[in-house]
Amino acid sequence: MEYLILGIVLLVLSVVGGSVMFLRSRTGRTLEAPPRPPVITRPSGTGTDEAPSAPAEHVPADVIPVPEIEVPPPSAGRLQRLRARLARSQGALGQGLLAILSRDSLTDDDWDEIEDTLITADVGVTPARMIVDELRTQQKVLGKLSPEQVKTMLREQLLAQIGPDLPRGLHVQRKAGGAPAVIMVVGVNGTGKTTTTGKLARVLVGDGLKVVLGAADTFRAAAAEQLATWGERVGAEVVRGPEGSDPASVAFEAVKHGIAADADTVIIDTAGRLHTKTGLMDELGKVKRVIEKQAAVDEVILVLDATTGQNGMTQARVFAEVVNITGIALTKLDGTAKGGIVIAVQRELGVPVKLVGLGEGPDDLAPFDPEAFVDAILD
Ligand SMILES: Nc1nc2c(ncn2[C@@H]2O[C@H](COP(=O)(O)OP(=O)(O)OP(=O)(O)O)[C@@H](O)[C@H]2O)c(=O)[nH]1
Repeated sequence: MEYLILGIVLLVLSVVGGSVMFLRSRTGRTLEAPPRPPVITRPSGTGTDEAPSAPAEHVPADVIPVPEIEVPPPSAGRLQRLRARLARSQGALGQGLLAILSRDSLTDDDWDEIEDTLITADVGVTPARMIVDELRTQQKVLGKLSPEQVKTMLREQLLAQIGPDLPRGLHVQRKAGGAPAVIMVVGVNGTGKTTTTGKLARVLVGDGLKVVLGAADTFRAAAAEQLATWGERVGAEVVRGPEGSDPASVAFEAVKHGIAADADTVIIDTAGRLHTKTGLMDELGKVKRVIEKQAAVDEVILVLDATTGQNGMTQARVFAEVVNITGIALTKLDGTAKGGIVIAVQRELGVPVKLVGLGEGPDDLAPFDPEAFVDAILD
């Protein structure tokens, strides 16, 4: 009898134990990660440069990120929105000039001070002299001016040097035949090239355009990664190749995909880390030539760091000799009081500043608007 009871107890225990283990294993299976969907930043079949795809990782289901597509603000009025930031960095220049110009009687020393203030703000020697000469003539004719008149006069002179009528619009709309507009972004690494490419994609998506990005800066793997993140946030596809692959091939695939995907604009981020002008010329020239087998390049935007002053100008000159630059994106204007670089660089290169970067935030890039810029300086 005792053996019979012991047998029954053992039987019950084994059944209960088995059930618990079954439940555990079931619980374990439900927690087991489903295969992670591949992060598609590059369309399939992008030619021989395509890297072998990474094996699917297993991650807990509850940490799989759900990509949330952001809707960035449109381009119109961006600079006005960033005006406070511009006034913060450039306001001292305007206030300094207004203070001197408002003195009772202006001596030669005062005029020299005005010229020095402009040169210190990177306006450039010749434009600074032109501004001073013009202000001086007007002041002689008009005599003692009210603060309002001083402001108006200075505003006019700064605007005249910036060139309110230069063509600053970006060619971002499809071409007549339906192919996407192609923008190449060039510049030295560290100037904010990749960031500007990503921010520009946001500006265009904000304006309702379909954008494809090409990560042709294959020199640094992180640059492609960075661009992929920018693209994912606004739903722009990013075509990229393995680190060190041929940038021209990536650019080609990006434009090809842009055409196939019926995109409005393809933006190509290029590498600038080349030590010789010949190397740079070879690479950028090749990228452009290869792109143009499929669609014309509509814009070549040179990204320039406003905080680098004369160094930046030297770089700008080299790039201008190598490629036909159609516009300048001046970054990090929030980090320098030397906003006069807008005048100097346009004069040097003969192309307009089309975009300005005013911070590290995703929407801190704005189409350049001369009037809003001067008003922020003089506020
Ligand atoms: N304050 C400020 N920082 C900026 C601006 N634009 C870019 N940056 C910062 O500049 C740094 C360099 O930017 P990147 O876009 O990585 O520069 P890059 O020229 O592409 O360099 P690589 O990625 O190495 O090719 C980053 O920390 C950006 O956040 C700007 O307008 N203002």
